[in-house]
This record gives sequence, structure tokens and C-alpha cells, in this order.
Amino acid sequence: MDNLILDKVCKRFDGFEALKDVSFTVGAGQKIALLGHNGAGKTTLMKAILGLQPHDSGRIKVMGAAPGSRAARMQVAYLPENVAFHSALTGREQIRLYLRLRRQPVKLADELLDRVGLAHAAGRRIGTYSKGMRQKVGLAQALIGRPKLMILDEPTSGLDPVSRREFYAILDELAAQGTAILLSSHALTEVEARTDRIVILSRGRVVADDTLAGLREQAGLPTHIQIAARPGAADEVAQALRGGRSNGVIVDLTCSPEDKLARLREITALRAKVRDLDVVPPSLDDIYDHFSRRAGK
Ligand SMILES: Nc1ncnc2c1ncn2[C@@H]1O[C@H](COP(=O)(O)OP(=O)(O)OP(=O)(O)O)[C@@H](O)[C@H]1O
Repeated sequence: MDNLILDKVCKRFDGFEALKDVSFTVGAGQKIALLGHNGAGKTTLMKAILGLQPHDSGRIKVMGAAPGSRAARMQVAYLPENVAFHSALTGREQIRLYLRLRRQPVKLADELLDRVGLAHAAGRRIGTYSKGMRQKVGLAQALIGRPKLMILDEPTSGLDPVSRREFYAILDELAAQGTAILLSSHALTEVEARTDRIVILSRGRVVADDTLAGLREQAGLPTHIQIAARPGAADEVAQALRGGRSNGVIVDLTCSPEDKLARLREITALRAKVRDLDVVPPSLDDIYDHFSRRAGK
């Protein structure tokens, strides 16, 4: 059974279609990135999954239950984009409060804060925390009760690179235990390497849903090959490969995915004149741009 099922979900605001026939699933242990421009419908979709805002038509199932039902709420965790906490409470007090609300033992608070790297500040008031630290309190809160589905809205905004890595390590652990994760982000390079599948929303519609490799194949965008020629051989290499020069010894080529192997064979034939080469596939930024533009037409 998929932990989350979305089937032709639609939502309108005063005649404006915020979500149109949105369908995809998130299985146990899967990490899915939800990408989309400002106003694409990401938050609206998350709120519908959480049962915070009713959808108009289509079907949403959270662990087989209706969104917002007690059964669903017990198994889902949410980290909103801008987490607000009581600034006079300490991190420990805030998490204890959430634990009480979820009918969990309060003694788990320190363990949860330690897990998100906040043990050292557990006794300090949240009003003195940085944005990144508050985000970590939010993550500690979301970890309560071993959720089966985690919905994270821009979870790493405000986190420094080390904290981001730690954050994704926690998500990996949860996914390994079977939690399904849906996270929205504008940091494309970050989700590129850390999620299993990418769903792109544009104007309320799903315009792409695949692995990064699958999206690359569908988009058919060119690959760049950068060849470092041996000293004095750059002109000859550029001429033989019909490539451009980006600086003294680097020769740049662009080729379609189908031509990649043929081009690599040509380069190999020149190996006495080539010192090194890099094959640079299209980035998620390029792919995102491709699908968004296509949807806009
Ligand atoms: N309560 C509401 N009433 C009217 N329109 C709304 C409401 N909530 C959202 N919308 C509209 O629905 C569209 C989708 O908004 P949503 O907040 O889901 O986008 P988003 O993808 O989360 O954007 P962002 O990346 O900027 O957070 C927008 O055009 C927004 O103005």
C-alpha cells in the first residue's frame, strides 16, 4: 500500500484553479521532492493532504485514511515553511508540550532535541534561537510519534550547509524505517541528489513525475563535454572535434543524449592529445526550466 495516494485532486479558489487533476503516490520509504514556481500550488496541495483545507474533488488517502481524520493525523507529521513557536518557552519545554499533546512520554524531549543537534540549547528560550535553530525545533516536533508520512514545506530554508546535510541524514534514517517523505523546495541542486523522485507542479498541474534520470531522458537536453587538452594541442583537439574553446586548454562540446557515445569515441581516438575530460549532464535547474517552459506554452 502507498503511504500517500493522490488521485485527480482538484481545488478552486473563487473560480481560480489552484490544483487540477493532481495524481501521484508516495510509497513507504520514498523521498519525493515537490517543485514548482511561486503560486504553483505546493502549499495548497500540502494543506489538502493534511486535511487543513478541503479539496473540491478527487481522492486523497493518507495511510488508507481520509485527510484530517484521526487515523491520518496520528500518522502524519508536518513542518510548515515558517515555524512559529512560543518565544518564552525553552526548546525542551516546547517539545514537551508537543509530546503531551501527542500523548507521548515527555522524557523523550531531550532525545529528540539531541537528534536534531539542539541538545546544547535545550534549556534556552526559543526567543534567543536563530532561524536555523527554530527550524530544527520544528523538525524535532515533526519526529514525534514515528510518523508514516512527513510533509515538509521548504524545510531547509535558513539552515547552513552542515545543518542541511544533518537534516537529510535524519530524513534518510526515517525513510529507511519506512516513512514516506514529501518535501517542497526551491533549492534544486539540493534535492537533486537527495530524493528518489521529483514531481514538478506548474499552475496547479503535475507536469513531470519521475526519477532525475527519467526526467533527463524525457527532456532530452544536451550534455556538455569539457575536454582538457595537453599543452599545445588545444587548437588541434578543438578542430578535430568541432568544439569551442572556453579558455587556454579547455575544449567545450555540446551533444544530444543519443550522440554522447559517438562523441566519446571521437575523443578517445585523440587520447594522446587529451589530458582529462568531464561529462556534465543537464542539471535539475535545466530540467526544471524545460518542463516549466513546456507547461507554460
Ligand atoms: N485561501 C486562498 N484563497 C485564494 N487563493 C488562494 C488561497 N490559497 C492559495 N491561493 C492561490 O492558489 C495558488 C497556489 O498557492 P500556493 O500557496 O499553493 O502556492 P505555492 O506553490 O505554495 O507557492 P510558494 O512557492 O510561493 O509558496 C496561488 O495563486 C494562490 O494565490
